[in-house]
Amino acid sequence: MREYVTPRRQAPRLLLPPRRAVAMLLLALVVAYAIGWPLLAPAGWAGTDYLRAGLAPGWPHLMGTDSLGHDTSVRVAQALQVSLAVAAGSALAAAGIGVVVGAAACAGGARVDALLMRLTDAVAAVPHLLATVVVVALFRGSITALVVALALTHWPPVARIVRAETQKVMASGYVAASRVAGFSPARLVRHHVLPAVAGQAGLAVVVMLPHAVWHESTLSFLGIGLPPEEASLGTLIALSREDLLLGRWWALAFPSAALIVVTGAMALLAPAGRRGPRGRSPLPRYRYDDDEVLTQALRVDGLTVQLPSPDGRPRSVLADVTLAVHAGGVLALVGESGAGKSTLADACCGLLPPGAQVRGRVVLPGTVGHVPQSAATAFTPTRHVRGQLAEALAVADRGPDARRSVADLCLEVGLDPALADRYPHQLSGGQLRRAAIAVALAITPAVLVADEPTAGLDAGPALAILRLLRRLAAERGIGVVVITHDLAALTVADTADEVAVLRAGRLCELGAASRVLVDPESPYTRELLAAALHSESTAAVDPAVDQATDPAANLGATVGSSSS
Ligand SMILES: Nc1ncnc2c1ncn2[C@@H]1O[C@H](COP(=O)(O)OP(=O)(O)OP(=O)(O)O)[C@@H](O)[C@H]1O
Repeated sequence: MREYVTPRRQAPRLLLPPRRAVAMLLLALVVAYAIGWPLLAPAGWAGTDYLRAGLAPGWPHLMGTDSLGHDTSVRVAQALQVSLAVAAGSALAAAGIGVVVGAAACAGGARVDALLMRLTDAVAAVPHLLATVVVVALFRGSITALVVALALTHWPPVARIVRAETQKVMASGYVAASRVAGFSPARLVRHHVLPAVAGQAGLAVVVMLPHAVWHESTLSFLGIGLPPEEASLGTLIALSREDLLLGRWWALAFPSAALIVVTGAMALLAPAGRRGPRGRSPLPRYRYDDDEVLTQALRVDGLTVQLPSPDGRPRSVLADVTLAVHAGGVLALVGESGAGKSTLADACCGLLPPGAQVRGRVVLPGTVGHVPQSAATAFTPTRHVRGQLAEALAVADRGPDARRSVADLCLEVGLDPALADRYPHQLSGGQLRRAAIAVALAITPAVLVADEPTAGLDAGPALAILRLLRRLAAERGIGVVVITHDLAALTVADTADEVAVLRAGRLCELGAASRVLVDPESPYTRELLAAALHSESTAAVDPAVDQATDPAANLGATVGSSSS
Protein backbone atom coordinates (compact mmCIF):
# COMPACT_ATOMS: atom_id res chain seq x y z
CA MET A 1 0.00 0.00 0.00
CA ARG A 2 1.36 3.42 -0.92
CA GLU A 3 -0.24 6.58 0.21
CA TYR A 4 0.52 10.03 -0.99
CA VAL A 5 -0.26 12.84 1.41
CA THR A 6 1.00 16.36 1.08
CA PRO A 7 -0.80 18.40 3.68
CA ARG A 8 2.00 20.88 4.29
CA ARG A 9 1.72 24.37 2.97
CA GLN A 10 4.81 25.48 1.13
CA ALA A 11 6.57 28.66 2.12
CA PRO A 12 6.09 31.53 -0.35
CA ARG A 13 8.67 31.50 -3.14
CA LEU A 14 11.54 33.93 -2.81
CA LEU A 15 12.41 36.23 -5.68
CA LEU A 16 15.95 34.75 -5.74
CA PRO A 17 17.35 31.56 -4.21
CA PRO A 18 19.13 32.44 -0.92
CA ARG A 19 22.54 31.51 -2.38
CA ARG A 20 22.18 33.95 -5.25
CA ALA A 21 20.68 36.62 -3.01
CA VAL A 22 23.78 36.40 -0.77
CA ALA A 23 26.02 36.57 -3.87
CA MET A 24 24.19 39.65 -5.16
CA LEU A 25 24.45 41.34 -1.77
CA LEU A 26 28.16 40.55 -1.49
CA LEU A 27 28.83 41.83 -5.00
CA ALA A 28 26.82 44.99 -4.33
CA LEU A 29 28.92 45.62 -1.21
CA VAL A 30 32.16 44.95 -3.13
CA VAL A 31 31.15 47.33 -5.94
CA ALA A 32 30.05 50.01 -3.43
CA TYR A 33 33.37 49.66 -1.59
CA ALA A 34 35.43 49.69 -4.82
CA ILE A 35 33.76 52.81 -6.19
CA GLY A 36 32.85 54.64 -2.99
CA TRP A 37 35.83 54.25 -0.68
CA PRO A 38 38.49 55.95 -2.90
CA LEU A 39 36.10 58.94 -3.14
CA LEU A 40 35.33 59.06 0.61
CA ALA A 41 38.82 58.37 2.00
CA PRO A 42 41.04 61.35 2.88
CA ALA A 43 42.65 62.72 -0.30
CA GLY A 44 46.26 61.98 0.62
CA TRP A 45 45.74 58.28 1.41
CA ALA A 46 46.15 57.19 -2.22
CA GLY A 47 49.48 59.02 -2.58
CA THR A 48 53.04 58.22 -1.50
CA ASP A 49 53.96 59.31 2.03
CA TYR A 50 57.10 57.76 3.54
CA LEU A 51 56.17 59.09 7.01
CA ARG A 52 53.31 56.57 7.25
CA ALA A 53 55.05 53.69 5.38
CA GLY A 54 54.57 50.16 6.75
CA LEU A 55 51.92 50.98 9.37
CA ALA A 56 50.14 47.91 10.77
CA PRO A 57 46.31 47.76 10.64
CA GLY A 58 44.83 50.13 13.24
CA TRP A 59 43.17 53.51 13.46
CA PRO A 60 42.84 55.35 11.08
CA HIS A 61 44.40 52.96 8.52
CA LEU A 62 42.25 49.90 9.17
CA MET A 63 44.11 47.74 6.63
CA GLY A 64 47.52 49.30 7.32
CA THR A 65 49.81 50.92 4.74
CA ASP A 66 52.40 49.62 2.26
CA SER A 67 56.10 50.38 1.99
CA LEU A 68 55.38 53.61 0.05
CA GLY A 69 52.82 54.81 2.58
CA HIS A 70 49.73 54.08 0.41
CA ASP A 71 46.67 53.19 2.48
CA THR A 72 45.96 49.48 1.79
CA SER A 73 42.17 49.88 1.96
CA VAL A 74 42.24 52.50 -0.80
CA ARG A 75 44.68 50.46 -2.92
CA VAL A 76 42.50 47.33 -2.57
CA ALA A 77 39.41 49.36 -3.59
CA GLN A 78 41.26 50.73 -6.65
CA ALA A 79 42.45 47.20 -7.50
CA LEU A 80 38.87 45.92 -7.27
CA GLN A 81 37.77 48.63 -9.74
CA VAL A 82 40.32 47.30 -12.26
CA SER A 83 39.42 43.65 -11.64
CA LEU A 84 35.67 44.29 -11.95
CA ALA A 85 36.16 46.34 -15.14
CA VAL A 86 38.37 43.66 -16.73
CA ALA A 87 35.97 40.88 -15.67
CA ALA A 88 32.81 42.62 -16.91
CA GLY A 89 34.44 43.85 -20.14
CA SER A 90 36.02 40.53 -21.10
CA ALA A 91 32.95 38.44 -20.12
CA LEU A 92 30.58 40.63 -22.16
CA ALA A 93 32.98 40.75 -25.13
CA ALA A 94 33.55 36.95 -25.07
CA ALA A 95 29.80 36.31 -24.88
CA GLY A 96 29.19 38.78 -27.72
CA ILE A 97 31.78 37.11 -30.00
CA GLY A 98 30.45 33.67 -29.07
CA VAL A 99 26.83 34.63 -29.86
CA VAL A 100 27.79 36.13 -33.24
CA VAL A 101 29.97 33.13 -34.24
CA GLY A 102 27.41 30.55 -33.01
CA ALA A 103 24.48 32.28 -34.74
CA ALA A 104 26.49 32.82 -37.96
CA ALA A 105 27.45 29.13 -38.00
CA CYS A 106 23.74 28.21 -37.89
CA ALA A 107 22.55 30.80 -40.36
CA GLY A 108 25.39 30.64 -42.90
CA GLY A 109 24.88 27.14 -44.31
CA ALA A 110 27.00 24.00 -44.15
CA ARG A 111 30.29 25.51 -45.37
CA VAL A 112 30.22 28.55 -43.08
CA ASP A 113 29.22 26.25 -40.23
CA ALA A 114 32.14 23.89 -40.88
CA LEU A 115 34.60 26.79 -41.22
CA LEU A 116 33.47 28.58 -38.06
CA MET A 117 33.37 25.38 -36.02
CA ARG A 118 36.92 24.45 -37.09
CA LEU A 119 38.01 27.98 -36.10
CA THR A 120 36.24 27.52 -32.77
CA ASP A 121 37.99 24.19 -32.22
CA ALA A 122 41.35 25.73 -33.12
CA VAL A 123 40.96 28.65 -30.66
CA ALA A 124 39.70 26.30 -27.94
CA ALA A 125 42.73 24.04 -28.46
CA VAL A 126 45.20 26.85 -27.63
CA PRO A 127 45.98 27.06 -23.89
CA HIS A 128 44.13 30.15 -22.62
CA LEU A 129 46.86 31.50 -20.40
CA LEU A 130 49.54 31.12 -23.06
CA ALA A 131 47.44 32.88 -25.72
CA THR A 132 46.53 35.65 -23.28
CA VAL A 133 50.20 36.12 -22.33
CA VAL A 134 51.12 36.56 -26.01
CA VAL A 135 48.39 39.15 -26.68
CA VAL A 136 49.06 41.08 -23.46
CA ALA A 137 52.82 41.04 -24.08
CA LEU A 138 52.21 42.93 -27.35
CA PHE A 139 50.24 45.69 -25.55
CA ARG A 140 51.75 45.69 -22.09
CA GLY A 141 50.17 47.60 -19.25
CA SER A 142 46.86 48.24 -20.96
CA ILE A 143 43.50 47.27 -19.44
CA THR A 144 42.04 47.22 -22.95
CA ALA A 145 44.69 44.69 -24.03
CA LEU A 146 43.74 42.47 -21.10
CA VAL A 147 40.05 42.65 -22.00
CA VAL A 148 40.72 41.93 -25.69
CA ALA A 149 43.09 39.06 -24.87
CA LEU A 150 40.64 37.41 -22.47
CA ALA A 151 37.69 37.88 -24.84
CA LEU A 152 39.59 36.48 -27.84
CA THR A 153 40.54 33.33 -25.95
CA HIS A 154 37.26 32.65 -24.11
CA TRP A 155 34.46 32.87 -26.73
CA PRO A 156 34.53 29.24 -28.09
CA PRO A 157 32.35 27.62 -25.38
CA VAL A 158 29.70 30.33 -25.86
CA ALA A 159 29.76 29.85 -29.66
CA ARG A 160 29.25 26.10 -29.29
CA ILE A 161 26.35 26.50 -26.83
CA VAL A 162 24.66 29.17 -28.96
CA ARG A 163 25.03 27.07 -32.14
CA ALA A 164 23.56 23.99 -30.45
CA GLU A 165 20.70 25.96 -28.89
CA THR A 166 19.92 27.72 -32.19
CA GLN A 167 19.89 24.43 -34.10
CA LYS A 168 17.53 22.93 -31.52
CA VAL A 169 15.15 25.89 -31.69
CA MET A 170 15.18 26.02 -35.50
CA ALA A 171 14.30 22.31 -35.68
CA SER A 172 11.41 22.65 -33.25
CA GLY A 173 7.76 22.35 -34.12
CA TYR A 174 6.92 25.88 -33.03
CA VAL A 175 9.49 27.40 -35.41
CA ALA A 176 8.09 25.21 -38.21
CA ALA A 177 4.61 26.50 -37.35
CA SER A 178 5.87 30.10 -37.36
CA ARG A 179 7.54 29.55 -40.75
CA VAL A 180 4.30 28.23 -42.18
CA ALA A 181 2.51 31.24 -40.68
CA GLY A 182 4.84 33.47 -42.71
CA PHE A 183 7.32 34.73 -40.08
CA SER A 184 10.35 36.40 -41.70
CA PRO A 185 13.84 35.06 -40.71
CA ALA A 186 14.45 38.26 -38.68
CA ARG A 187 11.18 37.75 -36.81
CA LEU A 188 12.01 34.09 -36.19
CA VAL A 189 15.34 35.13 -34.68
CA ARG A 190 13.69 37.85 -32.55
CA HIS A 191 10.79 35.72 -31.32
CA HIS A 192 12.33 32.27 -30.97
CA VAL A 193 16.13 32.20 -31.24
CA LEU A 194 17.11 35.22 -29.15
CA PRO A 195 14.96 34.33 -26.11
CA ALA A 196 16.38 30.77 -26.18
CA VAL A 197 19.98 31.94 -26.58
CA ALA A 198 19.80 34.87 -24.16
CA GLY A 199 19.72 32.62 -21.11
CA GLN A 200 22.79 30.67 -22.24
CA ALA A 201 24.69 33.84 -23.13
CA GLY A 202 23.83 35.34 -19.73
CA LEU A 203 25.02 32.19 -18.01
CA ALA A 204 28.26 32.31 -20.00
CA VAL A 205 28.86 35.88 -18.79
CA VAL A 206 28.24 34.91 -15.16
CA VAL A 207 30.56 31.88 -15.38
CA MET A 208 33.26 33.92 -17.13
CA LEU A 209 33.33 36.74 -14.51
CA PRO A 210 35.36 34.99 -11.75
CA HIS A 211 37.47 33.27 -14.39
CA ALA A 212 38.47 36.65 -15.84
CA VAL A 213 39.30 38.07 -12.40
CA TRP A 214 41.66 35.14 -11.74
CA HIS A 215 43.26 35.54 -15.19
CA GLU A 216 43.85 39.26 -14.70
CA SER A 217 45.31 38.69 -11.23
CA THR A 218 47.57 35.89 -12.48
CA LEU A 219 48.90 37.94 -15.40
CA SER A 220 49.54 41.01 -13.23
CA PHE A 221 51.13 38.80 -10.54
CA LEU A 222 53.47 37.36 -13.20
CA GLY A 223 54.40 40.91 -14.21
CA ILE A 224 52.89 40.76 -17.69
CA GLY A 225 49.50 42.28 -16.93
CA LEU A 226 49.27 45.78 -15.50
CA PRO A 227 52.40 47.70 -14.40
CA PRO A 228 53.25 47.65 -10.63
CA GLU A 229 52.22 51.29 -10.09
CA GLU A 230 48.70 50.45 -11.38
CA ALA A 231 46.66 48.92 -8.54
CA SER A 232 45.22 45.55 -9.43
CA LEU A 233 44.70 42.55 -7.17
CA GLY A 234 47.49 40.73 -9.02
CA THR A 235 50.01 43.59 -8.74
CA LEU A 236 49.18 44.15 -5.04
CA ILE A 237 49.75 40.45 -4.30
CA ALA A 238 53.00 40.48 -6.33
CA LEU A 239 54.28 43.59 -4.50
CA SER A 240 53.42 42.07 -1.12
CA ARG A 241 56.32 39.58 -1.45
CA GLU A 242 58.80 42.21 -0.24
CA ASP A 243 56.48 43.36 2.56
CA LEU A 244 56.09 39.78 3.76
CA LEU A 245 59.88 39.57 4.29
CA LEU A 246 59.50 42.59 6.61
CA GLY A 247 56.62 40.95 8.50
CA ARG A 248 53.88 43.11 6.92
CA TRP A 249 51.31 40.32 6.52
CA TRP A 250 48.46 42.76 5.80
CA ALA A 251 49.97 43.62 2.40
CA LEU A 252 49.14 40.07 1.24
CA ALA A 253 46.12 39.29 3.44
CA PHE A 254 43.74 42.07 2.35
CA PRO A 255 44.22 41.86 -1.47
CA SER A 256 43.99 38.03 -1.23
CA ALA A 257 40.79 38.25 0.86
CA ALA A 258 39.32 40.69 -1.68
CA LEU A 259 40.20 38.29 -4.51
CA ILE A 260 38.54 35.36 -2.75
CA VAL A 261 35.41 37.35 -1.82
CA VAL A 262 34.89 38.82 -5.30
CA THR A 263 35.47 35.55 -7.20
CA GLY A 264 33.44 33.56 -4.65
CA ALA A 265 30.48 35.95 -4.91
CA MET A 266 30.66 35.84 -8.72
CA ALA A 267 30.81 32.03 -8.73
CA LEU A 268 27.75 31.87 -6.44
CA LEU A 269 25.81 33.95 -8.97
CA ALA A 270 25.76 31.08 -11.49
CA PRO A 271 22.51 29.10 -11.22
CA ALA A 272 22.83 25.57 -9.88
CA GLY A 273 20.76 22.60 -11.08
CA ARG A 274 17.52 22.23 -9.12
CA ARG A 275 15.62 19.07 -8.26
CA GLY A 276 12.39 20.85 -7.51
CA PRO A 277 11.16 23.62 -5.27
CA ARG A 278 14.07 24.67 -3.11
CA GLY A 279 16.01 21.53 -4.03
CA ARG A 280 13.28 19.10 -2.98
CA SER A 281 11.88 16.54 -5.39
CA PRO A 282 8.42 17.48 -6.69
CA LEU A 283 7.48 13.80 -6.58
CA PRO A 284 5.10 12.85 -3.78
CA ARG A 285 6.18 11.10 -0.65
CA TYR A 286 4.70 7.64 -0.25
CA ARG A 287 3.81 5.99 3.03
CA TYR A 288 3.61 2.22 3.19
CA ASP A 289 0.96 0.51 5.25
CA ASP A 290 0.80 -3.22 4.47
CA ASP A 291 -1.98 -3.90 6.96
CA GLU A 292 -4.54 -1.87 5.10
CA VAL A 293 -6.35 -3.81 2.39
CA LEU A 294 -7.41 -1.70 -0.53
CA THR A 295 -10.08 -3.04 -2.84
CA GLN A 296 -9.60 -0.26 -5.33
CA ALA A 297 -6.65 0.17 -7.71
CA LEU A 298 -6.62 3.88 -6.91
CA ARG A 299 -8.41 6.00 -4.38
CA VAL A 300 -8.49 9.79 -4.30
CA ASP A 301 -9.78 11.29 -1.05
CA GLY A 302 -10.70 14.97 -0.80
CA LEU A 303 -7.92 16.07 -3.12
CA THR A 304 -7.45 19.82 -3.31
CA VAL A 305 -4.68 21.27 -5.47
CA GLN A 306 -3.58 24.86 -5.84
CA LEU A 307 -1.09 25.85 -8.52
CA PRO A 308 0.86 29.11 -8.68
CA SER A 309 -0.61 31.66 -11.08
CA PRO A 310 1.62 34.07 -13.05
CA ASP A 311 1.43 36.64 -10.24
CA GLY A 312 2.80 34.01 -7.83
CA ARG A 313 -0.41 33.57 -5.85
CA PRO A 314 -1.87 30.06 -5.55
CA ARG A 315 -4.95 29.40 -7.69
CA SER A 316 -7.36 26.57 -6.91
CA VAL A 317 -7.36 23.97 -9.71
CA LEU A 318 -8.92 20.97 -7.92
CA ALA A 319 -11.31 21.23 -4.98
CA ASP A 320 -12.18 18.31 -2.71
CA VAL A 321 -12.18 15.58 -5.40
CA THR A 322 -13.05 12.09 -4.16
CA LEU A 323 -13.23 9.06 -6.45
CA ALA A 324 -11.97 5.50 -6.80
CA VAL A 325 -10.99 3.14 -9.61
CA HIS A 326 -11.58 -0.59 -9.19
CA ALA A 327 -9.07 -3.21 -10.23
CA GLY A 328 -10.03 -4.39 -13.73
CA GLY A 329 -12.25 -1.35 -14.24
CA VAL A 330 -12.04 1.76 -16.41
CA LEU A 331 -12.94 5.20 -15.11
CA ALA A 332 -13.41 7.87 -17.77
CA LEU A 333 -12.62 11.37 -16.56
CA VAL A 334 -14.36 13.99 -18.68
CA GLY A 335 -14.91 17.73 -18.54
CA GLU A 336 -14.31 20.86 -20.55
CA SER A 337 -10.84 22.19 -21.27
CA GLY A 338 -9.20 23.61 -18.13
CA ALA A 339 -11.48 21.64 -15.77
CA GLY A 340 -8.44 20.13 -14.03
CA LYS A 341 -8.35 16.64 -15.58
CA SER A 342 -4.62 16.63 -16.34
CA THR A 343 -3.89 18.10 -12.91
CA LEU A 344 -5.77 15.22 -11.30
CA ALA A 345 -3.80 12.75 -13.46
CA ASP A 346 -0.53 14.45 -12.50
CA ALA A 347 -1.47 14.34 -8.80
CA CYS A 348 -2.11 10.58 -9.08
CA CYS A 349 1.26 10.06 -10.76
CA GLY A 350 3.21 12.41 -8.48
CA LEU A 351 3.91 14.78 -11.35
CA LEU A 352 2.52 18.02 -9.96
CA PRO A 353 4.73 21.01 -10.80
CA PRO A 354 7.00 22.64 -8.21
CA GLY A 355 5.08 25.09 -6.05
CA ALA A 356 1.85 23.04 -6.08
CA GLN A 357 -0.02 23.06 -2.78
CA VAL A 358 -1.86 19.80 -2.12
CA ARG A 359 -4.37 18.67 0.48
CA GLY A 360 -6.14 15.33 0.66
CA ARG A 361 -4.63 12.04 -0.44
CA VAL A 362 -4.06 9.65 -3.29
CA VAL A 363 -3.87 6.01 -2.22
CA LEU A 364 -2.28 3.39 -4.50
CA PRO A 365 -1.76 -0.32 -3.78
CA GLY A 366 1.14 -0.50 -6.25
CA THR A 367 2.85 1.39 -9.01
CA VAL A 368 1.15 3.79 -11.39
CA GLY A 369 1.74 3.89 -15.14
CA HIS A 370 1.37 7.21 -16.94
CA VAL A 371 0.54 7.78 -20.61
CA PRO A 372 1.22 11.49 -21.18
CA GLN A 373 -1.09 13.78 -23.13
CA SER A 374 1.51 14.13 -25.86
CA ALA A 375 2.69 10.57 -26.58
CA ALA A 376 5.92 11.85 -28.12
CA THR A 377 7.03 13.16 -24.72
CA ALA A 378 7.14 9.57 -23.46
CA PHE A 379 10.18 8.95 -25.68
CA THR A 380 13.63 10.35 -26.23
CA PRO A 381 13.45 11.53 -29.87
CA THR A 382 17.00 10.47 -30.74
CA ARG A 383 16.67 6.77 -29.82
CA HIS A 384 14.79 3.87 -31.34
CA VAL A 385 11.56 2.86 -29.63
CA ARG A 386 12.82 -0.70 -29.07
CA GLY A 387 15.72 0.39 -26.84
CA GLN A 388 13.43 2.59 -24.78
CA LEU A 389 10.86 -0.18 -24.29
CA ALA A 390 13.65 -2.60 -23.34
CA GLU A 391 14.98 -0.07 -20.86
CA ALA A 392 11.52 0.37 -19.28
CA LEU A 393 11.21 -3.44 -18.97
CA ALA A 394 14.72 -3.70 -17.50
CA VAL A 395 14.33 -1.06 -14.81
CA ALA A 396 10.90 -2.21 -13.67
CA ASP A 397 10.38 -4.75 -10.94
CA ARG A 398 8.09 -6.92 -13.05
CA GLY A 399 7.54 -9.95 -10.85
CA PRO A 400 5.72 -12.61 -12.91
CA ASP A 401 6.25 -10.47 -16.05
CA ALA A 402 10.04 -10.66 -15.70
CA ARG A 403 10.51 -12.74 -18.85
CA ARG A 404 8.38 -10.62 -21.11
CA SER A 405 10.10 -9.21 -24.15
CA VAL A 406 9.68 -6.01 -26.13
CA ALA A 407 7.86 -8.02 -28.80
CA ASP A 408 5.36 -9.40 -26.24
CA LEU A 409 4.72 -5.89 -24.98
CA CYS A 410 4.22 -4.56 -28.52
CA LEU A 411 1.82 -7.37 -29.40
CA GLU A 412 -0.14 -6.76 -26.22
CA VAL A 413 -0.84 -3.16 -27.23
CA GLY A 414 -1.45 -4.04 -30.88
CA LEU A 415 1.78 -2.58 -32.24
CA ASP A 416 3.76 -4.44 -34.89
CA PRO A 417 7.08 -5.34 -33.12
CA ALA A 418 8.95 -4.38 -36.30
CA LEU A 419 7.83 -0.77 -35.76
CA ALA A 420 9.84 -0.70 -32.53
CA ASP A 421 13.00 -0.41 -34.64
CA ARG A 422 11.95 3.07 -35.71
CA TYR A 423 12.49 6.47 -34.12
CA PRO A 424 9.45 7.95 -32.33
CA HIS A 425 8.87 10.51 -35.10
CA GLN A 426 8.66 7.68 -37.66
CA LEU A 427 5.47 6.31 -36.04
CA SER A 428 1.95 7.52 -36.75
CA GLY A 429 -0.07 9.20 -34.02
CA GLY A 430 -1.99 6.02 -33.19
CA GLN A 431 1.16 3.85 -33.25
CA LEU A 432 2.95 6.29 -30.96
CA ARG A 433 0.02 6.19 -28.52
CA ARG A 434 0.26 2.38 -28.42
CA ALA A 435 4.01 2.58 -27.87
CA ALA A 436 3.47 5.07 -25.01
CA ILE A 437 0.91 2.71 -23.46
CA ALA A 438 3.48 -0.10 -23.79
CA VAL A 439 6.07 1.96 -21.87
CA ALA A 440 3.54 2.59 -19.11
CA LEU A 441 2.64 -1.12 -18.99
CA ALA A 442 6.30 -2.20 -18.81
CA ILE A 443 6.36 -1.45 -15.09
CA THR A 444 3.32 -3.72 -14.51
CA PRO A 445 1.31 -0.93 -12.91
CA ALA A 446 -1.61 -1.43 -10.57
CA VAL A 447 -3.26 1.54 -12.21
CA LEU A 448 -2.75 3.12 -15.62
CA VAL A 449 -3.49 6.81 -16.06
CA ALA A 450 -3.92 7.75 -19.73
CA ASP A 451 -4.16 11.49 -20.35
CA GLU A 452 -6.10 12.18 -23.55
CA PRO A 453 -4.99 8.97 -25.31
CA THR A 454 -7.36 9.71 -28.18
CA ALA A 455 -6.42 13.36 -28.75
CA GLY A 456 -5.62 14.10 -32.38
CA LEU A 457 -6.80 10.71 -33.61
CA ASP A 458 -9.63 10.09 -36.05
CA ALA A 459 -12.78 8.48 -34.67
CA GLY A 460 -11.78 4.94 -35.68
CA PRO A 461 -8.26 4.87 -34.18
CA ALA A 462 -9.55 6.76 -31.12
CA LEU A 463 -12.14 4.11 -30.49
CA ALA A 464 -9.54 1.40 -31.01
CA ILE A 465 -7.30 2.97 -28.33
CA LEU A 466 -10.20 3.15 -25.87
CA ARG A 467 -11.02 -0.51 -26.56
CA LEU A 468 -7.37 -1.43 -26.08
CA LEU A 469 -7.38 0.22 -22.63
CA ARG A 470 -10.62 -1.58 -21.79
CA ARG A 471 -9.07 -4.94 -22.77
CA LEU A 472 -5.86 -4.23 -20.82
CA ALA A 473 -7.86 -3.41 -17.68
CA ALA A 474 -9.77 -6.70 -17.95
CA GLU A 475 -6.83 -8.94 -18.92
CA ARG A 476 -4.31 -7.48 -16.47
CA GLY A 477 -6.78 -6.76 -13.71
CA ILE A 478 -5.49 -3.19 -13.40
CA GLY A 479 -7.42 0.00 -12.87
CA VAL A 480 -7.45 2.41 -15.81
CA VAL A 481 -8.16 6.12 -15.64
CA VAL A 482 -8.76 7.51 -19.09
CA ILE A 483 -9.03 11.25 -19.55
CA THR A 484 -10.91 12.13 -22.68
CA HIS A 485 -12.92 14.79 -24.43
CA ASP A 486 -14.32 12.11 -26.65
CA LEU A 487 -17.71 11.50 -25.05
CA ALA A 488 -18.99 10.37 -28.42
CA ALA A 489 -16.59 7.43 -28.43
CA LEU A 490 -17.55 6.58 -24.84
CA THR A 491 -21.23 6.44 -25.75
CA VAL A 492 -20.67 4.46 -28.97
CA ALA A 493 -18.68 1.67 -27.39
CA ASP A 494 -18.57 0.01 -24.02
CA THR A 495 -15.20 1.52 -23.12
CA ALA A 496 -15.70 2.70 -19.52
CA ASP A 497 -17.30 1.29 -16.39
CA GLU A 498 -17.63 4.59 -14.60
CA VAL A 499 -17.60 8.22 -15.66
CA ALA A 500 -16.46 11.14 -13.52
CA VAL A 501 -17.32 14.63 -14.73
CA LEU A 502 -15.10 17.51 -13.62
CA ARG A 503 -16.18 21.10 -13.85
CA ALA A 504 -13.89 23.96 -12.77
CA GLY A 505 -11.94 21.60 -10.52
CA ARG A 506 -14.98 20.10 -8.80
CA LEU A 507 -16.53 16.71 -9.35
CA CYS A 508 -20.04 17.43 -10.61
CA GLU A 509 -21.09 13.88 -11.44
CA LEU A 510 -19.75 10.39 -10.78
CA GLY A 511 -21.44 7.11 -11.56
CA ALA A 512 -21.81 4.04 -13.76
CA ALA A 513 -21.11 4.83 -17.42
CA SER A 514 -24.36 3.13 -18.40
CA ARG A 515 -26.26 5.74 -16.37
CA VAL A 516 -24.15 8.90 -16.69
CA LEU A 517 -23.86 8.59 -20.48
CA VAL A 518 -27.54 7.81 -20.95
CA ASP A 519 -29.40 9.63 -18.21
CA PRO A 520 -27.08 12.13 -16.50
CA GLU A 521 -28.22 13.87 -13.33
CA SER A 522 -26.19 17.04 -13.77
CA PRO A 523 -27.32 19.65 -16.32
CA TYR A 524 -23.62 20.25 -17.08
CA THR A 525 -23.13 16.59 -18.08
CA ARG A 526 -26.23 16.81 -20.26
CA GLU A 527 -24.74 19.87 -21.99
CA LEU A 528 -21.42 18.07 -22.54
CA LEU A 529 -23.18 15.01 -23.97
CA ALA A 530 -25.39 17.06 -26.24
CA ALA A 531 -22.37 18.93 -27.60
CA ALA A 532 -20.41 15.69 -28.11
CA LEU A 533 -23.23 13.83 -29.79
CA HIS A 534 -23.70 16.65 -32.27
CA SER A 535 -20.01 16.87 -33.13
CA GLU A 536 -18.68 15.70 -36.45
CA SER A 537 -16.57 12.99 -34.84
CA THR A 538 -19.66 11.04 -33.84
CA ALA A 539 -20.86 10.96 -37.41
CA ALA A 540 -17.39 9.91 -38.59
CA VAL A 541 -17.28 6.69 -36.61
CA ASP A 542 -17.36 4.10 -39.34
CA PRO A 543 -17.51 0.46 -38.20
CA ALA A 544 -15.22 -0.53 -41.07
CA VAL A 545 -12.54 1.97 -40.00
CA ASP A 546 -12.93 0.90 -36.40
CA GLN A 547 -12.40 -2.71 -37.42
CA ALA A 548 -9.29 -1.83 -39.44
CA THR A 549 -7.73 0.02 -36.54
CA ASP A 550 -8.44 -2.61 -33.94
CA PRO A 551 -5.25 -3.69 -32.09
CA ALA A 552 -4.90 -6.95 -33.97
CA ALA A 553 -5.71 -5.35 -37.30
CA ASN A 554 -3.17 -2.58 -36.68
CA LEU A 555 -0.21 -4.94 -36.92
CA GLY A 556 1.92 -4.22 -39.93
CA ALA A 557 0.63 -0.71 -40.42
CA THR A 558 3.03 1.50 -42.31
CA VAL A 559 4.46 4.85 -41.36
CA GLY A 560 2.51 6.49 -44.11
CA SER A 561 -0.76 5.69 -42.40
CA SER A 562 -0.45 8.51 -39.92
CA SER A 563 -3.74 9.19 -38.34
CA SER A 564 -2.97 12.30 -36.42
N1 LIG B 1 1.92 24.17 -14.25
C1 LIG B 1 0.84 24.92 -14.03
N2 LIG B 1 0.94 26.04 -13.29
C2 LIG B 1 -0.13 26.81 -13.06
N3 LIG B 1 -1.37 26.55 -13.53
C3 LIG B 1 -1.53 25.45 -14.27
C4 LIG B 1 -0.45 24.57 -14.56
N4 LIG B 1 -0.91 23.56 -15.34
C5 LIG B 1 -2.22 23.80 -15.51
N5 LIG B 1 -2.61 24.92 -14.87
C6 LIG B 1 -3.95 25.49 -14.82
O1 LIG B 1 -4.78 24.55 -14.16
C7 LIG B 1 -6.08 24.52 -14.77
C8 LIG B 1 -6.42 23.08 -15.12
O2 LIG B 1 -5.51 22.63 -16.11
P1 LIG B 1 -5.53 21.12 -16.64
O3 LIG B 1 -4.43 20.97 -17.62
O4 LIG B 1 -5.55 20.23 -15.47
O5 LIG B 1 -6.96 21.10 -17.38
P2 LIG B 1 -7.56 19.98 -18.31
O6 LIG B 1 -8.94 19.74 -17.81
O7 LIG B 1 -6.65 18.81 -18.40
O8 LIG B 1 -7.60 20.76 -19.69
P3 LIG B 1 -7.41 20.16 -21.17
O9 LIG B 1 -8.57 19.26 -21.40
O10 LIG B 1 -7.46 21.39 -22.02
O11 LIG B 1 -6.10 19.45 -21.21
C9 LIG B 1 -6.01 25.43 -15.99
O12 LIG B 1 -6.67 26.64 -15.69
C10 LIG B 1 -4.55 25.66 -16.21
O13 LIG B 1 -4.34 26.96 -16.70
